[in-house]
Amino acid sequence: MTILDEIIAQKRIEVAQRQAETPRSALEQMPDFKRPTLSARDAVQDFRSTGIIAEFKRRSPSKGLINGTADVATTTRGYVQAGAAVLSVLTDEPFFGGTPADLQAARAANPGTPILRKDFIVDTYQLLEAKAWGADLVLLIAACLTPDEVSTLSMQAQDLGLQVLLEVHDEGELDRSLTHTVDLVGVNNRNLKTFETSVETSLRLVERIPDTFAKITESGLHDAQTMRTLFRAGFDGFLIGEAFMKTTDPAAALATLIHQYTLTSAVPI
Ligand SMILES: O=C(O)c1ccccc1NCC(=O)[C@H](O)[C@H](O)COP(=O)(O)O
Repeated sequence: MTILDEIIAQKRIEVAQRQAETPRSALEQMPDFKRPTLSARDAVQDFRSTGIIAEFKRRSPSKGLINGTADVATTTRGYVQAGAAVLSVLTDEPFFGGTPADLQAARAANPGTPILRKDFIVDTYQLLEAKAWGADLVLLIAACLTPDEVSTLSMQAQDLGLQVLLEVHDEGELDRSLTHTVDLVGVNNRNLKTFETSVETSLRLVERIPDTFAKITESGLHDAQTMRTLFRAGFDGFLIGEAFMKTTDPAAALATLIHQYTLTSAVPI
C-alpha cells in the first residue's frame, strides 16, 4: 500500500463523515459559496507575476512536522505582500495538519489573491466544500483518480466557478488524464514511493503539456537558479511549501527567494 492509497482510504471515510454532519444544502448557504472566484491561471501567467504558488503546510508524510507555530492569516498575508501570485492551503488534517478553518482564515486575510484548496479530492462534495470555504481552485491528482473521474470532477468544478490544477507524476498520467476542462497542469517532482524529489521529472514532461494550459512545477523547489531553469523550460508557475514553512518566518523566506530569482532581467517580476 502506497502513502497515496493510505491517504485516499482515509479521505473516503472522512468525506462520508463530514457529508453526514453537513449536508450539501448547508454548504451552499455559506457566504463564500456565492463569491465570484479569482483566476489562478491569470495570476501565474500575468507577465508581472512571480508565478509562485506559496503553500501553507504544517506537516507532511515525507518530512513529519515542518512548522507547528505559524499562524495561517499572518503567514499567507506575508506571502502575498512578499509577491506570491497564488496561495495554497492544505485542508487535510491527518497527514498534513491542515483544517478547513485554515482555508477560511487565509480567504478572509487575502480577499484579492486566488487560493488553492490543497487536498485529495475524490468526491463532488469536496468541491462544494472548497467553494464554501473560499477556494478559487482545486487540485485533482491523476494518480488517485480515473480519467473519467478527472473529467467529471473538473466539469463540476468548472460549473462551480472553480479552476482545476491537474497534478501528474509521469507521461502515462498526463496522457491518460489531461482534459480540456482543467486549467493548470502541475508536474509533481516528488516520487510518492521514495519521497525523493527531482526536477528532471518537470523538465522531461514540460514539452508534452499543450500551451493551452498553465504549466506548474511542484515540490522540492528551494533555489532561484533551478526556478530560472524551469521558467526557461516553459513553466509559468512554481508550487513551493516546505522551503518557506521550515523557517521561522516563511514570508521572509519567500521574499528572499523572489529577490534572488528576479536578480536576472530574463525573468519577470
Ligand atoms: O509533501 C509530501 O510529503 C507529500 C506526500 C504525499 C503526497 C503529497 C505530498 N505533498 C503534496 C504536495 O504537492 C506538496 O505539498 C507541494 O507540491 C509543495 O511541495 P514542497 O515545496 O516540497 O513542500
